[in-house]
Amino acid sequence: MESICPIDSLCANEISALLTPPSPLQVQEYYDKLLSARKCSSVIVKQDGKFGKGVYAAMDFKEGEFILKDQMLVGAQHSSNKIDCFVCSSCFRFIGTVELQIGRKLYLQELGASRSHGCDIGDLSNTSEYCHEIDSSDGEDSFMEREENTGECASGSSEAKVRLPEGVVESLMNGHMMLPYSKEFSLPSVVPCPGGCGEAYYCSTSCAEVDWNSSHSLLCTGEKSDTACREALLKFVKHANETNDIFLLAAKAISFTIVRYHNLKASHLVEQGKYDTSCVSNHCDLSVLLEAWRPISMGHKRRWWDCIALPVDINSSDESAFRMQIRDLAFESLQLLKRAIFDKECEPCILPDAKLVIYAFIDLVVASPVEDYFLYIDDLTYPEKEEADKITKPILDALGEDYSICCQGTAFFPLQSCMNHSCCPNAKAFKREEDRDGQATIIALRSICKGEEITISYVDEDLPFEERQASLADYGFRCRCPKCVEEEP
Ligand SMILES: C[S@@+](CC[C@H](N)C(=O)[O-])C[C@H]1O[C@@H](n2cnc3c(N)ncnc32)[C@H](O)[C@@H]1O
Repeated sequence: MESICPIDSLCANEISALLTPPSPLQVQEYYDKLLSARKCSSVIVKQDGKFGKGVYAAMDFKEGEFILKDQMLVGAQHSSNKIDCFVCSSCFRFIGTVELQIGRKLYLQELGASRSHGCDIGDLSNTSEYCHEIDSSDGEDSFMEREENTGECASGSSEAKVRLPEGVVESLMNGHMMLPYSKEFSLPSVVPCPGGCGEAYYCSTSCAEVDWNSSHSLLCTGEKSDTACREALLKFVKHANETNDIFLLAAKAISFTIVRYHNLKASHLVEQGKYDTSCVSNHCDLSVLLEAWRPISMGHKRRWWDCIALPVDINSSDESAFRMQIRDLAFESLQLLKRAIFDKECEPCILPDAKLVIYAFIDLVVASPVEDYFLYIDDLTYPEKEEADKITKPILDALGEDYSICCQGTAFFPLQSCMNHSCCPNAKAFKREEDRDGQATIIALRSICKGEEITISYVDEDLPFEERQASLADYGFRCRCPKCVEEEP
């Protein structure tokens, strides 16, 4: 099948350099530096040759003890989840107030129900650009929609919900209505994107700054951005939302690399005493590009279209056609992105071969304060509960069963993605009461001795042997942990 976006032969060497896995020495240096920069002395990353790299305890841990927090490198909330949860675009903490979370969701729910196009949510937060359109214009689902589309906006489901009296939703959203005991659940104030896009919001100016400097400066569609770029970006986002929102995360990874490249190049020039950058060549400096790409390359596996699990509704005899189709889809997405953020020096990392590797992406989850709020109300005793219920019960009925949806997305966690799987793991990713953002927290499931490998389970380890292996096939490997070796028939 002809590629929509053939690889530019001029960049072939650079692309091949970007796709070459880092050497064991580079991997070791990278993780030693990362752990030291994070002042994390509880673990080390090393490569023992059995399953590649792994994470090892640098001290003893007791059962239930905190091992580490892993800050994501890039992450994105699922498009469909943006309707249910209003979170910081950088750390994924819930923002605003419990009332705003509820009012906004109800508003969008109503809008979804009143429009045959599901979740086109209009101007409220401009998130319509991020939303899957359920009724695509040609009426056909793509493979990717069938495979990945969690899809329907949860809030826009056809389930009949009880409507609130007119004006209540608006009062919740604009802060005129306070719910009983909501002060117990205070959230950070909403900080809009400094570029004025109305799509990204933050929990603090520092989060806004981190996101801007990491990738959003290239992906912002605000008024300050160039009109042509803005239109190209909007087309790219629309395509991603209609096909697969993983492209939005890939765009963040590419933008992260481009921004890093220019920062690294500038600091190298300063080190060399060349303060006047106007006369510096704008040719790609491959060694700098490789350095900029390094953090992403640590999660590099195979190309996305080669390793994505075959959807259940695709016959295995159609597998190659399926892979060609998603590869072409990826090329299409990339062409759109290239128009929006084209950068001559970083061209090799915007080409499809370099972009569409899979980065050991892991689910990102943050619990909803709305759930905590209603649980709190439920736990009140008479007469406080009766009083509170008069106000909260109609709201809960209007929200329906999905009142407690958590923030969901996908992210690349550099340390968690080094943790090997075991069907008898000694640790797990676990959100404690205080873990209110998108960082991953790892907790010991039993006592762990210094030097022992820290393992987590990628699947339900209580399943029978064959079912565990079948689930792990989706991750592209056959488990050889001690439990599986023992149970192997
Ligand atoms: C998320 S990565 C873990 C880090 C990985 N070892 C590395 O070098 O990047 C998962 C990969 O590690 C290997 N792996 C992890 N646990 C394994 C196990 N129990 N049995 C066999 N291979 C395993 C597989 O190749 C799997 O695709």
